[in-house]
Amino acid sequence: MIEIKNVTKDFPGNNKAIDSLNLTIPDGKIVGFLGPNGAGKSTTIKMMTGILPLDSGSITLNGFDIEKNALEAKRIFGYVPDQPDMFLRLKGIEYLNFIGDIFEVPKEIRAERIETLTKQFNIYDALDDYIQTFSHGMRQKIIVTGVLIHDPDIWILDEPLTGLDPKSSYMLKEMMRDHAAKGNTVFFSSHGLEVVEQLCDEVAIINKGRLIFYGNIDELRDEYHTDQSLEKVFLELTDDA
Ligand SMILES: Nc1ncnc2c1ncn2[C@@H]1O[C@H](COP(=O)(O)OP(=O)(O)OP(=O)(O)O)[C@@H](O)[C@H]1O
Repeated sequence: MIEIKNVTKDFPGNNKAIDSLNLTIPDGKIVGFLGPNGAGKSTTIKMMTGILPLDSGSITLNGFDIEKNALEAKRIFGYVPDQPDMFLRLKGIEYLNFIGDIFEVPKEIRAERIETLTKQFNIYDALDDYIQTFSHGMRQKIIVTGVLIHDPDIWILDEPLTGLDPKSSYMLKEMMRDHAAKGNTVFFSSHGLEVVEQLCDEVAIINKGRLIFYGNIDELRDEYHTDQSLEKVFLELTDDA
């Protein structure tokens, strides 16, 4: 479970990029995080993962405060950033072993997971190449593999499906479903409203740093007295004109 309480974040020239945000992401569900460009999705995710400090409020992951118990909190989540352009000077296999070392994944389990996952994602043959030479989708897949190797309880994914080919996208969605079905937490941001409608149990919608809706899609339709698609409701909700 992730609990975001009264979180605020200002940037120079952009006060209240995140404005008194309260949000609880329960276990056992896939929760989609929606909002227009600049709404505050990545900023929220970066605060959840300890990349950006909070100005005020608190965020806990399975009870561990991301600022006060940073190491314990960081052990229990896996994060896929929106820009997978990291560790470009490492070979694919070096990156995966680096992650395995950090999270102390036993060598045999690690080897088995690396082989299975990279074969499923069709990047097994590229493991001896530098990540620099990988396409966007391949970089995305090596980072997703890194998350899956240490098998964290909580998955936090920032636009994870962007750039994935249909087979990999399908596989990742299945993995998200399995992970949530085992009682774990899966939270991901997306601009793909159809994917969210198809995959998520709940949605959180943010606009201008404020949470404007949390619930399931039927509740969203009930609240706005409509049987329209998520796309239409979303566009109406976030229309600032
Ligand atoms: N480092 C920064 N310095 C100044 N302003 C920032 C910084 N990072 C984000 N912002 C601002 O905070 C607001 C929220 O940005 P954020 O990247 O969280 O939005 P987003 O919902 O993830 O958008 P997108 O869908 O385009 O990725 C925006 O107004 C953005 O310009």
